[in-house]
Amino acid sequence: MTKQKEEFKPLRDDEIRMYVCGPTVYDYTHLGHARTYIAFDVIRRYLEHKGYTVLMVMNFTDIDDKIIRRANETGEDPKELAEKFLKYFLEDMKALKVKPADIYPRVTEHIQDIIEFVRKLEEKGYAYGSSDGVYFEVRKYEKYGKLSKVNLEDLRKGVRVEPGEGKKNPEDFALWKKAKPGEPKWESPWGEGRPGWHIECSTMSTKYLGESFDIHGGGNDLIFPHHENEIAQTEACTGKEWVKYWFHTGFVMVSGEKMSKSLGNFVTIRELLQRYSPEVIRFFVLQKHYRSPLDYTEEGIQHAKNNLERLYNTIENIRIAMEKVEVPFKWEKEEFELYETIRDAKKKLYEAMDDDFNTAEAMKPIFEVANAVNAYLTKVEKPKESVLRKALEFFRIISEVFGIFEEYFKEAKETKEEELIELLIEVRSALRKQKNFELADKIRAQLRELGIQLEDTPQGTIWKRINV
Ligand SMILES: Nc1ncnc2c1ncn2[C@@H]1O[C@H](COP(=O)(O)OP(=O)(O)OP(=O)(O)O)[C@@H](O)[C@H]1O
Ligand SMILES: [Zn+2]
Repeated sequence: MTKQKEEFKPLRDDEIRMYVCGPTVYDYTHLGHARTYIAFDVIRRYLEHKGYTVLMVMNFTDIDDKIIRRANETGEDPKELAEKFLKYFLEDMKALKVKPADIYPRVTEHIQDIIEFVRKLEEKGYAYGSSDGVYFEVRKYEKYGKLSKVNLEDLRKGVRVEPGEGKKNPEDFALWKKAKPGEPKWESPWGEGRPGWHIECSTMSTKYLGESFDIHGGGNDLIFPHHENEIAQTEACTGKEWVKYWFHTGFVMVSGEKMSKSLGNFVTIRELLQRYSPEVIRFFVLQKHYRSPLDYTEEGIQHAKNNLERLYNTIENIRIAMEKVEVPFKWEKEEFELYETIRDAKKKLYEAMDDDFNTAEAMKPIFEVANAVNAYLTKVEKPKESVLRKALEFFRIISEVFGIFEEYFKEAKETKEEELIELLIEVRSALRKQKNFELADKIRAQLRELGIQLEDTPQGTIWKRINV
């Protein structure tokens, strides 16, 4: 909002409430979307790493002009189309290890809340009904333009009222759209129709995060008009400052143009995942600061892959060395050198991330540690466990914040155990199908003795740990 770096002070001491504009679900997720959501994932992970409790909300636009248009093209039902791509989006985010939002409100499940919001705006004199719906009267909200810095006069000159639009002024935008024949629709005081795009975010964010919260974000293209309109609606309605900090991500670019569905120059996450691991995609994205544009090229991703592999090798080398380490009765110059590199790198890492989540800058200390570790292991015949542990701890922080190196840091024992339980559940259900209930029951009883309780539900067998 101020177009400069601000010191981050959350509204409440230990808690951060954030809202990220989610996707319009009418097509597959592409790398551009993924960049934005990975960026917010790392912002969230870092804040959590720093000890904050983060409450994160992300909406799904599951009814919209684009969805209706696509459904008409493919002959699908708009609801089913949105449902399908919503599911794919969640699958893609899971594959990319983006931590799920705490709440994923969907427009179609919040129509009443939206109607209520529009009604309040009408009551306060900011909205008016017309032949084709309800509009927000932009000139009534004096601070319009405070985020995007657009000038109302310029804006007025730049847009025109399209035929059939019932708005009073060219700059006004729709809060409620009356349904055209065959379109999905809901009852409202203004006739059957559906919400405009911007109103959903004002309604659903304030519903779950309150009238004021800390962070709101999305891609750069959302600054205007989407976020500008969201501010106008919300602040007109509540009379309070709505969002404390705005975050906008730079675009993924292809040959100088924004990667986008409409231009057809996109690569889907599904395609990319056939060629690269999720961690390579994350690492590629994080090599740039989230606000900078990111050029998508094959070489760029390949480069990220090679760099990431160098880091995997380093962690692997530490693991191997740890198996034959000496008890550290004393440290030599080499241990102190490595120790100091790690100590300084950790400081640089935090400085970079504290400076507007600069993941690009944070990469440097990571490679400094990797290089120092590799040099140490080549130089020293009997490495000391204590100093290698410091290096591992450093990489564990990176793992937690960047969402990479998962294989090296997940609790190996636990996952093996879980896999074995799943396997026994499968065997048991196969036995039950063959009507071998005696053996199936025996598996269940013996697992129970080990503190694992199985429950057969309509969705299949689930298990939980119990005290025995
Ligand atoms: N090329 C891109 N780089 C970074 N972020 C992007 C890119 N394209 C879309 N986004 C962001 O992804 C989020 C979801 O976008 P949305 O579902 O509205 O897609 P969209 O803007 O319709 O995509 P497209 O431009 O491909 O049609 C938004 O925050 C948007 O700014
Ligand atoms: Zn939004």
